[in-house]
Amino acid sequence: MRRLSVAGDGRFLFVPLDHSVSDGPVVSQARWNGLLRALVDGGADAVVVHKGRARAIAPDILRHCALVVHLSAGTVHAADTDAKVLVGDVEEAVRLGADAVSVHVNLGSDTEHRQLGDLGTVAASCDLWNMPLLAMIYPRGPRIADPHDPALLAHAVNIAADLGADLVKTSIALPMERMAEVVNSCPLPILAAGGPPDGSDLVSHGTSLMLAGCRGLAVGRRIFSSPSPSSLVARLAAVVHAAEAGTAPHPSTIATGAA
Ligand SMILES: O=C(CO)COP(=O)(O)O
Ligand SMILES: N[C@@H](CC=O)C(=O)O
Repeated sequence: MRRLSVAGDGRFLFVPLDHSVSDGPVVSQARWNGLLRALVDGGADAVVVHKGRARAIAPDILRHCALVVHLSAGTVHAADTDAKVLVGDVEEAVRLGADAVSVHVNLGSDTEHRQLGDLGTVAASCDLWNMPLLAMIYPRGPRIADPHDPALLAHAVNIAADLGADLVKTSIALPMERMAEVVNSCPLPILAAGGPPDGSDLVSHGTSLMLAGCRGLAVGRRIFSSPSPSSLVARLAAVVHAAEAGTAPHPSTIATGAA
């Protein structure tokens, strides 16, 4: 867990690059290691990739940034785009030198039962190997009316805690101040996924989430499609890690409206 927060403050700026499985290539092969270097230079704590892609990362890059190997897959072309299957295991991640693994669960999807089973199975394996486990868990599926409902998000993140994850990445609550309720419901550090739904300023979005008590951010597209990923990562890293320095109020002051 210590290796997942390069700054050592228990706060996390992760850059998921698993979109190459779900949506298609993140950047051209020629730009791949340049992108990774930009993320490291900017101060990303970890990147999230699938097992084969991990082998395409120049080894020197991983001396400065943690590697999270994503074990779930599903694509936008599937009959059920909310379905995820396991495509790797913890032993493979250990052989790749991973610092953590991640598993995706869509709460409310038609295949929720299998995804929960996969999370439980991977958690048991993580326990055997002392491998940190990140659960990416979202209310997403035909029975989910509002994926930003704070009560649903609190349910989702607590499933991650109950099934043995060490960290949880989930969608934001709306209105965003209500993310504090999600944070306060759960014993695990919460990383808020993605950028602002309305495309507004990513750095102020990240600041609000850290003020609401999130322990980190997991931002993919907005970073890897930026003309300057390194400087954007640096600005986000400042927001994430400044919170430790005491510049952000304690989440309870947000929840009560004080300060
Ligand atoms: O967590 C994510 C993917 O795993 C979020 O990615 P985006 O920032 O691209 O929405
Ligand atoms: N983990 C994501 C992929 C990237 O956005 C998902 O499957 O939803």
